[in-house]
Amino acid sequence: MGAEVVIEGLTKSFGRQTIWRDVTLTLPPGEVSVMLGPSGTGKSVFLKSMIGLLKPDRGKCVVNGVDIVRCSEHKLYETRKLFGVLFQDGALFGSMNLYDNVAFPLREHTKKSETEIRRIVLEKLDMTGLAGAEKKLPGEISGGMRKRAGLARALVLDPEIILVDEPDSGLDPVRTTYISQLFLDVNAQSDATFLIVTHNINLARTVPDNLGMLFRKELVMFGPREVLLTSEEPVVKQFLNGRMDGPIGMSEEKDQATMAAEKAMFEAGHHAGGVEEVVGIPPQMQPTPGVPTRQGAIRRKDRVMQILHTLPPAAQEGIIESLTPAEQARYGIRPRHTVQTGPGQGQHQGQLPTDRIAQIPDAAWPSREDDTHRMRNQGQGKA
Ligand SMILES: Nc1ncnc2c1ncn2[C@@H]1O[C@H](COP(=O)(O)OP(=O)(O)OP(=O)(O)O)[C@@H](O)[C@H]1O
Repeated sequence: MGAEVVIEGLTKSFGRQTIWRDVTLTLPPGEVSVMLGPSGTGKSVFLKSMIGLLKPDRGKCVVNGVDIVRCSEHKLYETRKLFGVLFQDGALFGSMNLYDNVAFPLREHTKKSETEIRRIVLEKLDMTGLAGAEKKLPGEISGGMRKRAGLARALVLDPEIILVDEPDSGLDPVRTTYISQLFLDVNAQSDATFLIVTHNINLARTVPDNLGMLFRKELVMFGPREVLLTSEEPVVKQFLNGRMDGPIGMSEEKDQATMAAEKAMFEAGHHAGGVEEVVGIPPQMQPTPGVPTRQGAIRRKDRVMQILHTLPPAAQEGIIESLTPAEQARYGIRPRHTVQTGPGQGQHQGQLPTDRIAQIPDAAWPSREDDTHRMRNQGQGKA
């Protein structure tokens, strides 16, 4: 199983410029999380801080009991081996063919024989759809292939945590979906913990188990995907719909006067961009048929059902709707047809009343000592 990453009060500045402050969240082991944020909000800085390439000013980032913000150089070197990182451009060595690029971490960090290295490299190239491309140079292949080669290289040391920086940059929407599928397949095969930073709305809507968003130098929210996808928070709604009307402006945040002027313009009929407002929770992408079931997704279901009562009603409803009848029975969720609803009660047909939406028998749950911490982080991010 992948490692849990616990981040508490993390703050990063460059000189007098604060990039983000007081970021607190937990990446659950083996789950896929996505961090969204407008350009320049410090998503890449966040990834680099997690692996100790940048040093935060305050806070903790704890992996397997090691706080990488404060640990010794030796511990940092050892802990970094738990991470596989896919940088935006694949970060391949231009003069090495794909085989040698992918073999590089094994030759650098292990004492494995060339026979063993060959077995691992060919396995990872095959896993990422690059079998037969070993002899190609990075300059001879497409952007999508370079990203997949970067992923193959990130996988050779069997990382427990995989960090991905803007996998969609330079890729068309179809190739972006293919690489998203690959992430879910790799997650199913390895059970590694994933954090993907992106501003791609499709990816954010359909790939992760958990979603977070950075804006105004803070973590706006972090939690189960259903929380952000049903959020009424203006910045989250605006971002997920890719529209101009909302707090996010051309460079970053709009002032009140700009907001008011733009609001009048949109009310007068100016197109705010984006398609019609997208609402609701689309189904999550699944591993390719034949690939093992995602263990992270199974654990996630239990975890989310345990914190269900802490989540906003719309998110609870989305989670309950995603359960099969057998799962509803297992979690003690009452079937919808027994719910009394009617006009004038502020509910739509079939919606559970707020006070009953999360009636889950406590006895059904194994006790977990660390739940208090998780619930604190995963209800509303910085709650
Ligand atoms: N080494 C550095 N020294 C000083 N400032 C930096 C450094 N690295 C990043 N920054 C600044 O930090 C801010 C956040 O940059 P970052 O690249 O993390 O944003 P991002 O959210 O990943 O943006 P994008 O989506 O456009 O890639 C920017 O203002 C950038 O100029």
